[in-house]
Amino acid sequence: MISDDGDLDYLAARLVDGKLTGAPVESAVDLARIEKAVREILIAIGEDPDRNGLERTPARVARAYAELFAGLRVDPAKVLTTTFEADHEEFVLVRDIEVMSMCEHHLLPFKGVAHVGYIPGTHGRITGLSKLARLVEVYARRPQVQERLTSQIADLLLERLEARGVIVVLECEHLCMEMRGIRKVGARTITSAVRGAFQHDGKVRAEAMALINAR
Ligand SMILES: Nc1nc2c(ncn2[C@@H]2O[C@H](COP(=O)(O)OP(=O)(O)OP(=O)(O)O)[C@@H](O)[C@H]2O)c(=O)[nH]1
Ligand SMILES: [Zn+2]
Repeated sequence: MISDDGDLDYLAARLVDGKLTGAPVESAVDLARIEKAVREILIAIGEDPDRNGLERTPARVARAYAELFAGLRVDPAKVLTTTFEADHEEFVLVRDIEVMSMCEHHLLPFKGVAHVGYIPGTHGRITGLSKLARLVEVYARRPQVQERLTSQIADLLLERLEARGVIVVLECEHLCMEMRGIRKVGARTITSAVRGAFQHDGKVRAEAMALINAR
């Protein structure tokens, strides 16, 4: 754990000349090891890793991976440390939060949008709207599958806010289905996680889905 506030920029700022500075050894990304592995991959595909243009690629990829997987070293609960008491007990929804993640099967990106909504509990709390997007970011910057990403966001919100209900919907395109394999460009995967009132009450869920889908 090297960030106190769940801020991923904190990690990026610690990258100096390709090395994570000031981070506890056990939590730092092993940039040298990634570099070595990428060099091996270049050789394995029949490239010359020492040719002009590829020389610095292993180091670049290592830095890119440190950034793409920075969420592994951030405690998502820290994102929700600032909460407020409020007498608002109605639906709160942040729609169209950009999501970019890496599929854990192929280490290729998937990207799209997240819609995150909740109903505060009677004794529950509300949180800053930006924190919902930060939570998406922390869980997305890890090797992921879309289903787990969706439920992790929902579960933490339910627990930390003691919410009456949480609904999370993700709509993403997976490059592993577009660039390779089945090669279906534009296929969108929609996943949802509903908790509490959204799970038990079809009418509440239908109203939320109508707001999520309203354009
Ligand atoms: N459920 C789920 N599957 C995913 C996700 N991202 C990628 N996949 C799928 O993971 C599966 C891995 O299947 P495998 O048969 O082990 O791998 P593969 O031979 O590369 O599969 P193909 O993509 O069908 O060529 C593929 O069907 C991918 O489409 C995700 O977020 N959720
Ligand atoms: Zn994949």
